[in-house]
Amino acid sequence: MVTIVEVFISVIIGSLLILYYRLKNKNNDFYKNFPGPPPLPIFGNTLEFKSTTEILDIFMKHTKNYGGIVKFDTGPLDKSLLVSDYDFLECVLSSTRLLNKSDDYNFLEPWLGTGLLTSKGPKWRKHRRILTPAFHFKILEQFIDVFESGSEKLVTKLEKEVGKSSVDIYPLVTLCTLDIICETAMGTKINAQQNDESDYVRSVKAMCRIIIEKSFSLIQMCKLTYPLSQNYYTEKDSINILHRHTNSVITSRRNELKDQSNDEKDEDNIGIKRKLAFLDLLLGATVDGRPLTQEEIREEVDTFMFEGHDTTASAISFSLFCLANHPEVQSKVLNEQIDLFGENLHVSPTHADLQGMRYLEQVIKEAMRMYTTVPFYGRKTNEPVEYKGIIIPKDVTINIFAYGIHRNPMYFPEPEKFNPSRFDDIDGKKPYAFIPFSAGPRNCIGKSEVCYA
Ligand code: HEM
Repeated sequence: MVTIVEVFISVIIGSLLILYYRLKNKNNDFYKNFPGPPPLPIFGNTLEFKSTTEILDIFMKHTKNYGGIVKFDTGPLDKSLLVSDYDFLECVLSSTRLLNKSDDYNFLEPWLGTGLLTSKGPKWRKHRRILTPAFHFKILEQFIDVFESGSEKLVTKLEKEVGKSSVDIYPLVTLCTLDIICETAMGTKINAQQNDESDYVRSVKAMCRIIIEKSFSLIQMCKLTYPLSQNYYTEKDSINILHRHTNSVITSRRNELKDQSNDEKDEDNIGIKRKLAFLDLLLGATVDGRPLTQEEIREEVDTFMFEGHDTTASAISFSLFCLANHPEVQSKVLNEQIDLFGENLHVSPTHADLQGMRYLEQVIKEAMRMYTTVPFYGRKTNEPVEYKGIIIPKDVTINIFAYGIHRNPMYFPEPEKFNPSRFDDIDGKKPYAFIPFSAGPRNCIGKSEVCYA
């Protein structure tokens, strides 16, 4: 005789199986258009991704085997696409309807909230409009002395390394970019290059590490099991320190502005015209007819601190690495500087001077092609979109594999060769083949600041 309890349990198990089957097969008609490595039951393809150092090689291997659009099973229920196909990239990146980030960005939210990098919909649109003027070259030019003093300190540190057989420049460059971004974004100095053990600097470093580690650990990914990991507690402490710091900078600048008369607002206490730091722009901005809240401002400042320092440090470090390994390129870069400034290289470059550094620009582009700072980034569809007669349904995760297309010989012949002059021929011809800053409406807002750094 079957009891009520047995019926109840059977109904629950049956419903769970139906739910599992539905979720597992969600969007299957779409995904079956694309090849991919065979998945294991339950784990899918996840067991392949054990460490951050192997991921690009694994992605490249599958791109070579399966082509520019590869399907992955990213867990028991989820699938995603890894895309380095030019036409598909153009479709996704140029679209004004495919603007939402993938779920991987949720890891950033405890620190960055929904700042520009992670926000969606109307909030993203409105904030992007407010923040864009901060990157006008006239604003950036005001900060040339900040870029200069930061890099002079870096050069002094590097001079101490001369004569050694090798030096890891990345940590040194990171402290330099942290100093620069802090002063340009918040208008305050943290002197990271003099003191890399301050609570703020330590917490930024810890968060950058934890964000990467979290995306590769099943225990840390899951909210229930995350407290079993030491990173959970380090993250909590670090975020407290970071939020407290940003909030106190915002509050004291807000009070300073309140105390100043209108005439004084543009001048600092020694009468020099004060630069309009990014924070000042946020404090003066309105959205829907109201000023931004403290939390909205903090989210944007923290987003710029995160997005602005690590990416730039990596691009600068790889550019220096390439220069160090190609002395002939190094002398061409130096000659270009001498042509512009003569033998006296201790001059402050203007925006117009930067336009004249054509070869240096090609060197940086080539370094960013070969060692793409943000090698992949994710989107998730929130409505159906058509691509070559196929409907991409809602809730599809698309990983844009910038590193993959940068190493595709169809667009970059002999892709393993460092050849800055290749940009003589290819610049602007295929805009979605060179995408270190992404492309389209959701591209990097800080792209122009990087030219100054
Ligand atoms: C070499 C340096 C840099 C590289 C390679 C880089 C790369 C990128 C990429 C690939 C994206 C798109 C990410 C995505 O779709 O999820 C992005 C977005 C963004 N970047 Fe950068 N970035 C750099 C420097 C900067 C700087 C200096 C800032 C700020 C000062 C900045 C602020 C941002 C912000 C706020 C976004 C989000 C834009 C939006 O979604 O509307 N980046 N960056």
